[in-house]
Amino acid sequence: MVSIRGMETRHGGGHEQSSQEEKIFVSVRVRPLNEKEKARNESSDWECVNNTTIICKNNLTERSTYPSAYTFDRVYGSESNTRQVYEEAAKRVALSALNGINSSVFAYGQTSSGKTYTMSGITKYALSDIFEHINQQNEREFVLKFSAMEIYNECVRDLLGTDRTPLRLLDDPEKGTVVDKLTEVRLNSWVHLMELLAHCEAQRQIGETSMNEVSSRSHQIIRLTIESTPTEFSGIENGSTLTASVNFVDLAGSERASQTLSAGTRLKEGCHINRSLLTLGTVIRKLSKGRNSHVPYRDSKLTRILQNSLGGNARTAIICTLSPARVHLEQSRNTLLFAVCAKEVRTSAQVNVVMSEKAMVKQLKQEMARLQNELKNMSAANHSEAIVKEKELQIEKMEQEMEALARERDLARARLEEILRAAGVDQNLLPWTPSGQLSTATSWDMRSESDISDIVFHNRLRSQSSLGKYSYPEKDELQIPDEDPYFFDHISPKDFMDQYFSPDPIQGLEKTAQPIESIKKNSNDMESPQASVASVSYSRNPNEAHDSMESRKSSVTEDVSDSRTTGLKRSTSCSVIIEGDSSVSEKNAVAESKSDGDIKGLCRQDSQDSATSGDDKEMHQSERDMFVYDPNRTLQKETPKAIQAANNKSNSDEDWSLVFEKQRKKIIELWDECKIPLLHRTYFFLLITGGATTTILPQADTRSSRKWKGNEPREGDAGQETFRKYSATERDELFQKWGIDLESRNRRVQLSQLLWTKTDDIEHVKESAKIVGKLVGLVEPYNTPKEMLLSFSPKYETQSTLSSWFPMLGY
Ligand SMILES: Nc1ncnc2c1ncn2[C@@H]1O[C@H](COP(=O)(O)OP(=O)(O)OP(=O)(O)O)[C@@H](O)[C@H]1O
Repeated sequence: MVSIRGMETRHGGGHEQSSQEEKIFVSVRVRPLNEKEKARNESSDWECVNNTTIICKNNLTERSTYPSAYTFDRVYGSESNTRQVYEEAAKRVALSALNGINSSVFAYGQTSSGKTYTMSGITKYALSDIFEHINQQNEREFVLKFSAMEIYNECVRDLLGTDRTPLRLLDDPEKGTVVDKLTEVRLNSWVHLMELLAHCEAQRQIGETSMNEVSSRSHQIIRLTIESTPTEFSGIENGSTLTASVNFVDLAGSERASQTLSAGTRLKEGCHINRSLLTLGTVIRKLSKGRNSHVPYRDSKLTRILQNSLGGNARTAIICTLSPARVHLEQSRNTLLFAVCAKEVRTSAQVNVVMSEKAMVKQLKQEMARLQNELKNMSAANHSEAIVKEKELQIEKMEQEMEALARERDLARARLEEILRAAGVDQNLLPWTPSGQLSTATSWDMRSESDISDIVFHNRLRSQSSLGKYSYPEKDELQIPDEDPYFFDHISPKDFMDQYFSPDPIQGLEKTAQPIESIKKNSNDMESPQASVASVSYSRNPNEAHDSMESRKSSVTEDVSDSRTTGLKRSTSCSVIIEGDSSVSEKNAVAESKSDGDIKGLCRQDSQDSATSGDDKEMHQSERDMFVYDPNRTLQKETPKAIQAANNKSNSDEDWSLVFEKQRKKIIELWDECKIPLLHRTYFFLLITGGATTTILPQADTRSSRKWKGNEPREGDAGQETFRKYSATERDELFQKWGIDLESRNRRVQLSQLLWTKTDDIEHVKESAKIVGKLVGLVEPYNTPKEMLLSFSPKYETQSTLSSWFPMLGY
């Protein structure tokens, strides 16, 4: 990470954010008395004494213990109009999305207090302002996408789709909770937008209660996503894109069955509404006290979906609506109590910029030039040595950043070459010199500017229709949804691999480093089965294999804590080990033990190590449990027979192709069963070429074992080593900063284990999925591996033309 003019920038991912903590903007609006209330001679209990303070007149006469005055960012009496409420209490927040900041405006209050009345006006005013802004902007190009959903009786429904089946909520490591298969429509005009809004209005669940003839029986979320690119960079590779969504949330109102006189369906709806609002209230209350305690976002669909708007990466405005009549006094006080807590909640408004690699390199270069200039001026002005040194360090950092980009580019190229090789495409068609002939220099300065344009192969997939004779499919042809994060610029191949294939990029590797360290210390000839490690290196030159970038580590550890109580045990890891032929220059390492006694010895040493390590002492128990090693289990006992048999044969090149075919069939069956996405399959097969020396079976590999015993650090160790320098607290802080909570750390490690162990047998995978579900205590436990894997990778169910390139992927 480097800091560029106060912004945090992640290279390679091309995703830039600058964040600022701020409080939720809270306002209160009191509606006028309605005809019925007037007929009953009700009077209003509330008065706005200025534009920020509202008082309860009743308190003064009653000598109530409740507060009589409440102060908020803005308060509006019955004479106010929605335009004014929008201008002062919602506009700034709603229009933030134009600047790349996610935002939410929502209305909260009891039934019939005026939420829909207020929100429908605000939504239209905001959308109109957004359109007007876009029309006036010539310097940027905009893409608008519209979606709408409702939560009715705790089911999420698509208001634009034709299918009324409930939608699932999924956890996306980048975006947080996402609604699976929610229709997103690209807007083409204002009229189009109005049509969609009218459609949503017609679709929404509305029912008559004694308090409101048109009572909303669901929570409604209307979402507009705005992407904008500077006009000069509208070509895909050069630019940076601002992207953010604005949510307009019209909540259903809390209600008393006695007041609404509801029964049957209405009563059931009311129960769901009240329950989810109760959770929303709890979430707000907990957040108002700081983020240290557990916040039960997952207790309702509403709070899961709104998680980002409540204390997350968004700018938020809440308008609390009150019914003025005395009969509603208690409900109004509750609403104000909610508003008081909401006032204390902080969110971090972030600018979301997705940058292409080329744009990042350009920006880094400009920044370096600026710094170098500053440095020159400083030297001339005889500035202190310390300041000059600091500038020099900054420049050095920039250089490292650019080199890292160059390395990622090379890695991406290596992968693309692999894809082409697997597809039997002529390597000479590549726009760069194929592997083995590249210059070893990686600095951008040594390369021409045009060289930068082909950094990331997924950029190519999106933007280039042909390379020589070979046709790349356009994105549409690939049927990859627009929001697909894996094909966006902001995720680099390395990040992708780390996130979706290996254990948690840091935590997982770090934990698995323990046995490796023990092995280094304790054994010259053997390695522990719990430390099965597959490592693949890419290199331009076969001789450079050991020095080239490490692309992946995977470790399969054993026996999760729950197995003690459930009686379930993970079977021995099936080490997925890849020994590429030398021209492919993939190297691997297999860890395998020789005897039980040795395993126990290593295990003891392991636990001694962790007992003496300060960091490990501070490690969360749940994390530690995940890596508990069961000394009673042996590799031989639990390795499936078929694999053992194949293993015995695997030394023979003659049998290999048969074994490989068998294994491949099995894996494909398993993938089908688990609906493993095409992209995962692709990467997997990039690593397993099917060459004579490739094996997916557990076996000792003397050459790669040697790698673990050498003293020289390998490139892949660098991140791990660096990370190990941090204390547990510092690591936790880092994770927090990266938005990776403990649950997702655990889940990612477990998922990767599942992905790797899947090559054993389907029963084992099913068992693992159950254990994983229990282990991470998911609110919606996954009953089958398919369910679990789908929740992690929902977007690749569609068939794509890519599959025709790779028949071996089994699609
Ligand atoms: N500020 C206002 N000025 C005039 N009329 C209003 C105002 N606010 C609400 N109303 C009227 O009050 C009635 C109830 O309003 P609305 O349907 O917006 O309430 P709600 O809070 O959304 O209720 P529910 O939770 O039951 O859906 C409507 O007839 C609406 O027109």
